[in-house]
Amino acid sequence: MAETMEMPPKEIESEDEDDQTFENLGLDGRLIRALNKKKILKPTPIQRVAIPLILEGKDVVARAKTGSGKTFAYLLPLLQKLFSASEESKKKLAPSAIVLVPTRELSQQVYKEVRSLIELCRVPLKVVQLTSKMPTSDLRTALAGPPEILVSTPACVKKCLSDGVLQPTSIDNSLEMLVLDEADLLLSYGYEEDIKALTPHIPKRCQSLLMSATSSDDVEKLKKLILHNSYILTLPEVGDITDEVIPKNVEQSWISCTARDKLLYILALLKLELVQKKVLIFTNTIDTSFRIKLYLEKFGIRSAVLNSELPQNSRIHILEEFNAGLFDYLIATDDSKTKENEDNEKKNIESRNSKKHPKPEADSEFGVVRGIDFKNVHTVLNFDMPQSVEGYVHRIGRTGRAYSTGASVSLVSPDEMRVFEEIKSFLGDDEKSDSNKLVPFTSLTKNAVESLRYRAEDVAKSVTKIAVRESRAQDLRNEILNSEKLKAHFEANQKDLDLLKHDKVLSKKPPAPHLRDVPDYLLDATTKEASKRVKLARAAMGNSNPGRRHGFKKKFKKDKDPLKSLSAQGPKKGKRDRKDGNDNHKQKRQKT
Ligand SMILES: Nc1ncnc2c1ncn2[C@@H]1O[C@H](COP(=O)(O)OP(=O)(O)OP(=O)(O)O)[C@@H](O)[C@H]1O
Repeated sequence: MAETMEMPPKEIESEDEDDQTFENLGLDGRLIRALNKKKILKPTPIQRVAIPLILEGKDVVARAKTGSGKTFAYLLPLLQKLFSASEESKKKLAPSAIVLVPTRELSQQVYKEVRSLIELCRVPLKVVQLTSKMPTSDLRTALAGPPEILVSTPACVKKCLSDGVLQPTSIDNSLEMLVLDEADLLLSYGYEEDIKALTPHIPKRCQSLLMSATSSDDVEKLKKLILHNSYILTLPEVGDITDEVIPKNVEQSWISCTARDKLLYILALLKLELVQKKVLIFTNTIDTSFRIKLYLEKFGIRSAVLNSELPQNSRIHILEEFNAGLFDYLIATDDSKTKENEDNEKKNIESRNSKKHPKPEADSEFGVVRGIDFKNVHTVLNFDMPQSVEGYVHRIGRTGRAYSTGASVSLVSPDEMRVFEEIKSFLGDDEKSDSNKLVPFTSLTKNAVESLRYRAEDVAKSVTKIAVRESRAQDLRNEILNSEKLKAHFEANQKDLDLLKHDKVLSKKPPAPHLRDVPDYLLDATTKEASKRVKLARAAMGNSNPGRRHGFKKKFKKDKDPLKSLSAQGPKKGKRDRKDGNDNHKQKRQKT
């Protein structure tokens, strides 16, 4: 029977944060040097507590807020243990460590982090990232050796077991560490049966780690399924209950408006520069994201969209570009699956299902929000409110990561009041100044909004359903074509990240000058002042260089520019590529 020991917050608090170093935690010098190269100098609270316990061999259930550094909290001790065991692991027939995550995006993210640490430490460890879309022969090749670390989803591990690529006895003999990252999400992504296929083969000596941002019945269920050892240490974060999940350094605000006025409000927030860049905008449906993109374009604001129907290469590339700072606005469609969303998506797919258009299918393992480490997002904008408190927590957690600050603005229409009230009551109404609170957004006055109304409504009318549908289909076609070429190009040129412009303009006409620039006389004193504050803050953060794009273009070598050879609509290549693209899409819906 597993014994649970809650670590009292006081014990964590009593450590003087500034005195804590990675050296104090007993971390290997190579890892510390690798971290320093990444400019990571002192451990976060969860790392301070989790690393020594994991090094001691304890099973750990770590629950800590989003962006608190949970990935390094388990990766660093995991690698350290494998450093000392690298000779022994050569005799093994299966990986020594398996890291399971709910989505392919996350698996890619964790894999890259492990690889980079291994490279910086110059140790002979091998890590592979597998997806269940890979043919059995490729899985077999990747696992031959075997690698010391496997990063994957539970569905893929089950596939490896059922295809005989991984032998239960080999796992039993080899597995030393099992990590369930984003454990609170694994079951909701439908992996229960996949995990159950693995559990009988996990040896008793295997150290298991469960990392999660929120606590839930699912985490409890997983604890019972996975953990064998006699100590389970649950590590709550310092502070009150809400601080456990939403970082204190995120200012949360909201605006009450009708559903119809949301476009007007988002325009006002972005055009009047009342929110700090980079901005991640969340919608609940893909059509809404295209509607916003087209609408903002008319005012000269470029953005990119990210959603589950895009090919995987494009999604990864969009994330990489956004993280590299190549564009400032990303409109992401949340991966929350409500019946209504699914029905809407189905209808849209059917209506676009003609010979002219490729068949988009949502990728069931796509995860925009959950656990993805978007870099330097300052503002999260909820255009649509999330479906649940949990969704809200994960969305807001894309900003204020590690030691950075962030802000969120939620646009709340009357029919979203129920979930809004739930979120508010979860956050608590207490008046403590440092507690998480959702406060009205005051930088935008009614006058400023009204001054934009006339032109905003005029433009909104021009963004028709047909225009949205066509843009969505066009964008998807382009991404499918580019995705294939990107894949080939990146195989040859691993370092070229900034090749395709995902924030490209979809409408054919450039924005009209009177829409692109807001005349000064339209702004009132409060809004002007708020906008000035945002600009000053941006300048102070060294983030005010509008010429970034040009600098990038100058550096860009023509002969390396795949856009010279990548033509999304090239008439000759189009046919063949479209076929490829469709094939690519036929594979969708299968689990990773
Ligand atoms: N000790 C540290 N100092 C500074 N930055 C850090 C430190 N540890 C991790 N980071 C950075 O903080 C960011 C967030 O880390 P990570 O993705 O591990 O958070 P998380 O707790 O897993 O969040 P989520 O629950 O949203 O997945 C990453 O960019 C990571 O590189």
